[in-house]
Amino acid sequence: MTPAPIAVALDAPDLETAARWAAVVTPHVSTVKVGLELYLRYGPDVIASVRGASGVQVFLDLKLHDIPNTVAGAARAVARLRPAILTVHAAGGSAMIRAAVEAAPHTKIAAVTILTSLTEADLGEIGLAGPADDAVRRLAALSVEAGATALVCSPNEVSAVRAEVGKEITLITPGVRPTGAATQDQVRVATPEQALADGADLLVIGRPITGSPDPGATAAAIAASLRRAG
Ligand SMILES: O=C(O)c1cc(=O)[nH]c(=O)n1[C@@H]1O[C@H](COP(=O)(O)O)[C@@H](O)[C@H]1O
Repeated sequence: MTPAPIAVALDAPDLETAARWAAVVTPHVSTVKVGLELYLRYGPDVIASVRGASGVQVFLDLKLHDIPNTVAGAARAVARLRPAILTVHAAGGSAMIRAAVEAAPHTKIAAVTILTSLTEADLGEIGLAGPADDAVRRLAALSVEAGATALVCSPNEVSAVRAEVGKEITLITPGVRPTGAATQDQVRVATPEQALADGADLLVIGRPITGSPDPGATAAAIAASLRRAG
């Protein structure tokens, strides 16, 4: 069976737990995501540990955000690990995004638009007053113009972003919660079925899978539900 278009966020406090989650979910999902918690604790070795024998696609979510020269150096430093996807913050601007794209030519650079944990009030506080949709579409357009081939946005904006950037760009949506699951610190959320129906290519799902009593079975159940919906 083809693995579901899900990136399981391996936000674990230790490498053993992350490698165990990766091993049990990889028959069911296309991708595992390594984020700041794991990478800052264990560094590059973490990639091989979670990739394991399955060779599952690894998404390295470092959300780089600095001046272009520094981001280029950081992207070059991790490009040798051959992650399938690497994140940068779109708010770093065009030159920064372009620097990442040029420094890691074999990795898909995904620009994070507006974090899924932010409300409209939060956006006002950081000087981006207005609907999240507007800021997300603006950042999506500039990121693609700068060479990003993937974008991260919430499922609530994914159809507007798809209309803005066309079908060649990979749209990645965190903020995904199966019906009835706790939203925790996520604000702009939707179900996996809705996110996919609205045009997402890859759903990032962490705690609803990794916090469940049986992460392998939960990943399999969500994957099956997506197949039924599709
Ligand atoms: O870039 C990301 O992956 C990301 C962007 C964003 O706007 N929101 C967001 O939640 N994420 C990541 O997606 C994952 C979501 O995890 P859960 O909330 O546990 O499903 C975390 O690893 C976040 O770091």
